[in-house]
Amino acid sequence: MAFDYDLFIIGAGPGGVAAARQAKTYDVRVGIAEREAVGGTCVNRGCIPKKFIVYAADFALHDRAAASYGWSKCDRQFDWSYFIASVHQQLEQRRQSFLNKFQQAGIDVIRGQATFIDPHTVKIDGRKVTADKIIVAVGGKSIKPSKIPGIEYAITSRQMFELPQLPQRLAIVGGGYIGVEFSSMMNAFGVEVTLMDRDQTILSGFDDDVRTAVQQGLSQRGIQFLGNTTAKEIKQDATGLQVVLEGNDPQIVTADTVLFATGRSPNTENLGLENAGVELDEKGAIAVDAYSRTNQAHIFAVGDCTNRKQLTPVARTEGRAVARTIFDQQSPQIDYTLVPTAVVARPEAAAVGLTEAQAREKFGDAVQCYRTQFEPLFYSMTDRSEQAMMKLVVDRRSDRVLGAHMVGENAAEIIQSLAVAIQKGIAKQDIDANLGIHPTTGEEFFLLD
Ligand SMILES: Cc1cc2nc3c(=O)[nH]c(=O)nc-3n(C[C@H](O)[C@H](O)[C@H](O)COP(=O)(O)OP(=O)(O)OC[C@H]3O[C@@H](n4cnc5c(N)ncnc54)[C@H](O)[C@@H]3O)c2cc1C
Ligand SMILES: NC(=O)c1ccc[n+]([C@@H]2O[C@H](COP(=O)([O-])OP(=O)(O)OC[C@H]3O[C@@H](n4cnc5c(N)ncnc54)[C@H](O)[C@@H]3O)[C@@H](O)[C@H]2O)c1
Repeated sequence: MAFDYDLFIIGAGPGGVAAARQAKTYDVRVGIAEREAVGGTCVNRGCIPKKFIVYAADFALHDRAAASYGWSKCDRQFDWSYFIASVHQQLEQRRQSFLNKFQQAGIDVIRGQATFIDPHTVKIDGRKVTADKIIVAVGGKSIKPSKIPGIEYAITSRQMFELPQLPQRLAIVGGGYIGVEFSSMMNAFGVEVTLMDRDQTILSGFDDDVRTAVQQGLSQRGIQFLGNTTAKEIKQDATGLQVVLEGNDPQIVTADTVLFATGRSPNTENLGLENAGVELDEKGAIAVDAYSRTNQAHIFAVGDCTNRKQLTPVARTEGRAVARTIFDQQSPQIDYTLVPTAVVARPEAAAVGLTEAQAREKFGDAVQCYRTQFEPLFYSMTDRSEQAMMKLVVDRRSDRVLGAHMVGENAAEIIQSLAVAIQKGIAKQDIDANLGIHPTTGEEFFLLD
């Protein structure tokens, strides 16, 4: 059968874009459908606008420290509406650049909602295309629990990038990546933040020392954290939104904005997966094998629509790997235990590899941890108390470093480099044998004993 495309991709987020670009290097016919903005969650309502807000918020934090370094105080105001409009202009340039690159590469972009008609046919707003191979890269969306009375008053991270003005009081339900990052950014702008999680501590999945250090750092900045707590109702009255809590400390928190950041779910509805015979897993994500192949041999799924790690580099790597599997007879597999990650909060957290708890489960008493906590040089000159935390998890028998964890300034940049070494199987004695760069925070990883 003659197909319109050798490869058709549904979704132009990081996973879909990476797959399209890689596939094009094999000189095959590639098409991609996108129902919203090219670039997906990451570019339009995730990593990139988030990082711009972090940069904006950092000015406020540095401004506070500047007086200790001899700078006179000045009365500067932050204009959120000017700033967020500039962010959206910047994002528009990025979208345009994506489209230009698609055009230059000869990748067809078809705008609209794509739905499977049969295993080889996809309909995009009335237009039908056929393809030999198909990659589903439809990503995910932030969800709000439907059963909470008044949930319509709450927003998700998507609307945080569209706020017409900053709230005075913000309540955040969910202390994962999104809740922690927004609590930190909004606090820097002077917003009164209450963060809550059904768990006792924020950032589940991270090493306990990271969780504690970030939580302490947020508290020191004035963010109120309520553990073992959730919202059971939201009511509106003349003073604002009343969030009725359930848990350790049942009370009512009054806020102007309520953000739900309790996880994201895959965009698998209205996709006609049943017409293609593609199966979902128990969580509603597309079920795939180690090569991102679905139960249909010619259909693959990558990124946040599968139940793996919801991170841009993961989606990109999966996308590229599938294109190589299809067109290059290479089948690269990804080691999900060694994916570096960061929480872009203040304090920042970053990690790669096993947490202490995961390592102990696997290697028992053979696990040895090296940990330090100290005040970074920058803060010794200021009246703010700030601590950095660094930790290496090591298998004592082989001396192999199993994980690295850090909280503090530039944690993401420092862990990024260490991740390469850990992936290559570096031993603790190799780290000890290396010289640090003085005076930096990162050099402390080379001085752990
Ligand atoms: C607030 C926030 C901050 C984040 N920060 C970071 C970060 O700092 N670092 C990091 O690594 N990750 C971050 N992430 C996660 C990251 O954005 C995602 O892991 C990544 O975007 C997943 O890429 P993807 O290609 O799988 O899906 P997406 O980026 O979601 O792209 C999927 C695309 O498919 C389109 N689509 C869906 N259904 C259809 C259909 N039927 N037809 C046509 N098109 C369709 C969507 O419109 C979308 O454009 C963040 C996420 C959020 C929400
Ligand atoms: N810097 C980054 O790389 C980055 C930033 C943002 C998002 N992301 C990705 O997006 C994903 C989704 O982010 P997220 O923060 O929405 O989810 P998450 O899974 O990181 O955290 C959700 C948090 O909500 C809590 N929770 C769940 N239900 C609750 C309830 N009813 N009441 C109170 N607390 C509740 C959980 O205990 C958890 O701590 C992340 O897992 C991550 O993969 C990455």
